[in-house]
Amino acid sequence: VVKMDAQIANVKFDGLFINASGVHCQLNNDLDELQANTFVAGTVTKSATLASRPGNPRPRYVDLAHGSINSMGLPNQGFDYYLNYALTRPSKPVILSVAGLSVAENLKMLTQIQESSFDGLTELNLSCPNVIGKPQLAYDFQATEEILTAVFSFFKKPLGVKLPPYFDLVHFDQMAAILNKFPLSHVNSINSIGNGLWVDPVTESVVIKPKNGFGGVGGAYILPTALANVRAFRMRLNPAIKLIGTGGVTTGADVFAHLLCGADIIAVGTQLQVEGPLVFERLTNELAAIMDEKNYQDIAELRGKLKTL
Ligand SMILES: O=C1NC(=O)NC(C(=O)O)N1
Repeated sequence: VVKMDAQIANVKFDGLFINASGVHCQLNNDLDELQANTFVAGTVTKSATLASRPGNPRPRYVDLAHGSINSMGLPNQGFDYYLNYALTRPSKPVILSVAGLSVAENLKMLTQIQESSFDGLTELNLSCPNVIGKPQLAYDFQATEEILTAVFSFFKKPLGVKLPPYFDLVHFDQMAAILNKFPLSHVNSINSIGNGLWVDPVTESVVIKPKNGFGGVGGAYILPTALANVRAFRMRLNPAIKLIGTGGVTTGADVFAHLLCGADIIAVGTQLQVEGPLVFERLTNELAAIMDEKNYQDIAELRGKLKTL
């Protein structure tokens, strides 16, 4: 049997897999079902805003041939709901995801976490592409440095950030230089590729209602971008900043690729949405088969060991 575990800050994960925030995590019973799954090591909550939100008009999520497109618009039960879940129910780690609609709202939620008895990981989502009129904050480097400076002036518990994909090596350099200034527990890379567009040739129309059809793309389409971002940040970030690799995982080989790029933990979004929680057993078995074939006993032997030519 292959040893698969990881640690982020003071939190031990007895396995590799978590859900991607937003998928199978909006309600208590969604989270409980993942918590009860042998092949799930931890759960991330739906990114919370202070007040509950209905989200964008439907249709707002569509499965595509090789992935998905979504403009959910941060539908969630409100911050208190997820803090209560994190404080009362988990047998496995719960990562609390927050995505305030303003800096002030983020600071307010993080202050409540700081003052609570929650001792797990918090993740600041700086990359939601679907709140109408709001930019993906992590594409504004100055604003990102400003909010992290404000946060770390009072937040002393483990904190990570959820990043959008970057597509320029200079942007990796600039973003990593900013992130390395802060005692982050982890970086979760990537969020969906923002503002894609899908056209249905039969109806000659877009397929989601919000934003005239523009939405975040997930699934197999985004694997090369996800691998590039995980690798680029692994090569640039302080080793103390761990990596959650998110994006494009549909098979054990994709998991193996994310691990070679440097991921400590693997998050599954679109494929979890499509296949349901059984996906985690399949990915575990497929990864174990690859590792057996290559005679690896422990993930630590291959993590981050991607070769170049
Ligand atoms: O950060 C997010 N990423 C997405 O792809 N969609 C959700 C959302 O729209 O709520 N948020």
